[in-house]
Amino acid sequence: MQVALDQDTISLERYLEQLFAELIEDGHQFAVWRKPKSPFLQILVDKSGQTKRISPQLEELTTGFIIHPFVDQHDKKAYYLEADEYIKLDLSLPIETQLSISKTMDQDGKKAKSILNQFFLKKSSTKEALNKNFECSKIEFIKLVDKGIQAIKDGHLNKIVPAKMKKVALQESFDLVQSFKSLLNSYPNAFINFFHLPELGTWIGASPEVLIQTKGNEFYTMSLAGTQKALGDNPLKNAAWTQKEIEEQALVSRYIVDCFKKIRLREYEEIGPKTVLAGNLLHLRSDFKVNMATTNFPQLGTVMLELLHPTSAVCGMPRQAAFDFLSQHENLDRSLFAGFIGPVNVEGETSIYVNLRTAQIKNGAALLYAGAGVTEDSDPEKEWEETEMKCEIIGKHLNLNN
Ligand SMILES: C=C(O[C@H]1C=CC=C(C(=O)O)[C@@H]1O)C(=O)O
Repeated sequence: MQVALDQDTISLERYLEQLFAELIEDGHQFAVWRKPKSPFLQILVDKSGQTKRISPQLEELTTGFIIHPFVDQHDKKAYYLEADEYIKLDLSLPIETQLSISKTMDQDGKKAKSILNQFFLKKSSTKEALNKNFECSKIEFIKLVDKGIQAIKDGHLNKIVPAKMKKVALQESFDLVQSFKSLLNSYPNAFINFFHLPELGTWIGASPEVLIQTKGNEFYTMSLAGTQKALGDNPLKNAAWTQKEIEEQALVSRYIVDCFKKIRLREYEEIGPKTVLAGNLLHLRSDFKVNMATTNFPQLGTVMLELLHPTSAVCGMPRQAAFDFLSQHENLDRSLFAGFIGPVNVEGETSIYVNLRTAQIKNGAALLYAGAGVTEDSDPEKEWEETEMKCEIIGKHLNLNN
């Protein structure tokens, strides 16, 4: 369902601008998200002033929002925002009927806008210089893909997912809330997210990939891989996949099935692969469902989170060899890119997504991240183009200086 933000756009924008400006000024940590196909915008605020790190025993956690980087820290802990405040807005209804908007609300939004602009456009020369080291040129990326293909041919790997970071300056006219709204309207099937933690920074994204989801007794995960541009009037119907892409996705599915085998879980439903739309890209996706009651696996969410991350959709296969390859050859601090994020135990549901199609807003710039699944038959030039298209999914909504 496409959520239209038409008549009541003004008040929603003003509300979000003022809320974000106040929370950032007060140094609070917060996360805002809209799940795929949902009409609800959910906002969770942690006012403790402390950066909390927890062991992801999902079933035991209070309502919150989890954030884990790509790299496992030695203690395997994740960052966690606890819900001191939780707001749920129905985007299909006028905002003023759902909230008592205070009289002190800055009606034209100028003050809030200026607070946000000052915060996001200010530059810090030292940090900027550090980030520059991780920017990746086309030549460097193609060399990395070539190395990956060679490692596959030599039998060390089956699949590898090299990634890059692209840094683009924000324009003076950058408008965070407009960008966020634009993502909401453009990507109804994605997990639209924006989160800010003084210690971890500010991120905005539209993830197409569920890592794990639990609701009642149902556990869900997916294998997502293979990418092509969505073309024509009916892109889902007209898509044709190459052997390379079919294998690439099959490896991700096999990885999930291997995880189930490891814990001796035999009863699961596998549906697919089918072609799905993510922005203007198409992917192949298989869905996996387990009934946690009949299989007697009440902690399946926690167990699978530990086994799945990082999946072969963002790292490669075999997992450890692929991870070691990336540590050695990929000159990139992935930071939170390809980690996982999402609400935990919010209204009885946990929905954790792979942090893809994302950007960090920092020092007057957007750091856009993207990776591409490489197999023996990959064409390095095409893999580069794929990462460019993936960066555009967020980049084109940020009003960037190209
Ligand atoms: C690594 C990314 O996408 C993954 C998810 C879907 C398709 C992918 C691919 O075709 O390479 C990637 O495995 C990314 O968006 O940066």
